[in-house]
Amino acid sequence: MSLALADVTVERAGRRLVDGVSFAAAPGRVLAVLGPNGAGKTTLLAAIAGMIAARGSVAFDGLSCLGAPPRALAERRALMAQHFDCPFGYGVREVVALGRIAHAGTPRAVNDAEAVAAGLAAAGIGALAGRSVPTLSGGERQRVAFAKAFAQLFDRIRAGAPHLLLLDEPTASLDPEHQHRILAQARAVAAGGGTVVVTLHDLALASIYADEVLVLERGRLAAHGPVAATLTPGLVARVFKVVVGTAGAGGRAIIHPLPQTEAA
Ligand SMILES: Nc1ncnc2c1ncn2[C@@H]1O[C@H](COP(=O)(O)OP(=O)(O)OP(=O)(O)O)[C@@H](O)[C@H]1O
Repeated sequence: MSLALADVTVERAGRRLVDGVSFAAAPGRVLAVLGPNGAGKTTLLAAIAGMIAARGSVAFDGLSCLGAPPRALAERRALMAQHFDCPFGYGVREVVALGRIAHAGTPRAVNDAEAVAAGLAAAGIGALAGRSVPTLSGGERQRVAFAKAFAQLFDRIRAGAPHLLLLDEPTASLDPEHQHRILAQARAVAAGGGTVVVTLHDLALASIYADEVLVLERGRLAAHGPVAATLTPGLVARVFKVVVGTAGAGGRAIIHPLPQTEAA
């Protein structure tokens, strides 16, 4: 079951933050949403998640996500937000368990402990499980947020049932090892039948881990398609104002920065 957006538009204070965006994303694939600061990536993800008011339509797994009951949404899609604030002294395990709230009172609640353990393992934070979240570093907190999203979708991930994982700049605070770990986990979720949409600024990571890219420019869809065919040096220079090269590795065309003065 695909994720399908038709003419999704978000307006705030008379400005179109997302402007008529339409696309489909298939299960088993990772879609990277790219774009300069302020292009509308976070707003688009929040609209897909059904968390903000938007026009148009967003459909996933037979559900119309705009205005759907929160519990129905939470069963099948999880959003890892860009910023994860935890002002109170909650423990890591407790915060990851918050991902299970949508399953309370359902037969799935029997999976809660296993789901939390799986989330902690996926994010590589088992050793932090007993820590208080406000004492964690920024990157450690970001991994807690990934674990919570993973625990939320655990039942469907395990069953191979349709699930949508939305990750908003999940690697922004992570060291290189954990950037790759989290994006490898995202690929594993997709390989298990999930649909993964991830916003990224790092074009190299996008070219390594995404199957497709969608480029936003001032709220509009500037390009969408397979990574190598879409993320060309010309497109990158026009939209991102940087000069990049590509190098083949592992059967993929990896985007890498070039010295800007030399290449200009
Ligand atoms: N509630 C709001 N009211 C008015 N403008 C908003 C609101 N939320 C976001 N914006 C504006 O909408 C635009 C898109 O914001 P958004 O956070 O979606 O961008 P982004 O592509 O995720 O950016 P970044 O890469 O910097 O995280 C920005 O210009 C932002 O200032």
